[in-house]
Amino acid sequence: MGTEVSKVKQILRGQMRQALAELSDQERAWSDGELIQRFLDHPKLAQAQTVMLYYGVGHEIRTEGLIQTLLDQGKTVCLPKCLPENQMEARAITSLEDLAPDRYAIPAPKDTCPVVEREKLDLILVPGLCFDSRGSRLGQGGGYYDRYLEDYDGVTIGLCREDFFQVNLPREPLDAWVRFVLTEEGQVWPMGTSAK
Ligand SMILES: Nc1nc2c(c(=O)[nH]1)N(C=O)[C@@H](CNc1ccc(C(=O)N[C@@H](CCC(=O)O)C(=O)O)cc1)CN2
Ligand SMILES: Nc1ncnc2c1ncn2[C@@H]1O[C@H](COP(=O)(O)OP(=O)(O)OP(=O)(O)O)[C@@H](O)[C@H]1O
Repeated sequence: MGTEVSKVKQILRGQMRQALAELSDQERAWSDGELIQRFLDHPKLAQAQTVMLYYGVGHEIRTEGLIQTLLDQGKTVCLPKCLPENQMEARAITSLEDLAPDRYAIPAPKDTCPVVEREKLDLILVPGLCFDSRGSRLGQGGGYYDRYLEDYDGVTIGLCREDFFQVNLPREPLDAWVRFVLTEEGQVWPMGTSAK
């Protein structure tokens, strides 16, 4: 808090939000479709039975269709639920009707949905305003995912609109990495390697 890097991130966050807001509906719809298809085609998703997605709102990638598709495929689909002190947990849903707006107006699992331990999650789709070539991300500024992903051992994937992809985002020591970044054009991280 209050470090130079966190100030730079805050400014960058504002710029990214503004640029994302300026995208036309057509650009957004095209890019959402491509990104979701890349994710659906990803071999790590095929291997995963229990996945944590997020419910995209505002300038984020629309994930409602993706959530339904993975439910229809018989996967165990979890979404994040915010807890006090910027903590988060995963809860499994069986339909989009299991969701209700949380304190940020983001649809989140109702209290009747079962909590799924983090260690049971094969794959986490991580939200972010943008990602960089090393798999670093710029989130919404709550630090929820940084805390949640600390020491997480499974597969993490970020979807990033190509025009927002960064070479080197400013990083703080606690910032979480993702293993794979997918853009509309393909997988840009990890560059041609076969990271787990
Ligand atoms: N779709 C989605 N769900 C998600 C996340 C996400 O990024 N996307 N989260 C990922 O963490 C968690 C919610 N995190 C959030 C963190 C901050 C704000 C927020 O409104 N922030 C303030 C400014 C905060 C700041 O910059 O200091 C704002 O935007 O006005 C909203 C959600 C859990 N669910
Ligand atoms: N593991 C952690 N333990 C304690 N504090 C943390 C941890 N990770 C991040 N923080 C703190 O949380 C605050 C927000 O972090 P940051 O700006 O990286 O959020 P973000 O990754 O953009 O947000 P989000 O994950 O909610 O999308 C910072 O003050 C950071 O120091």
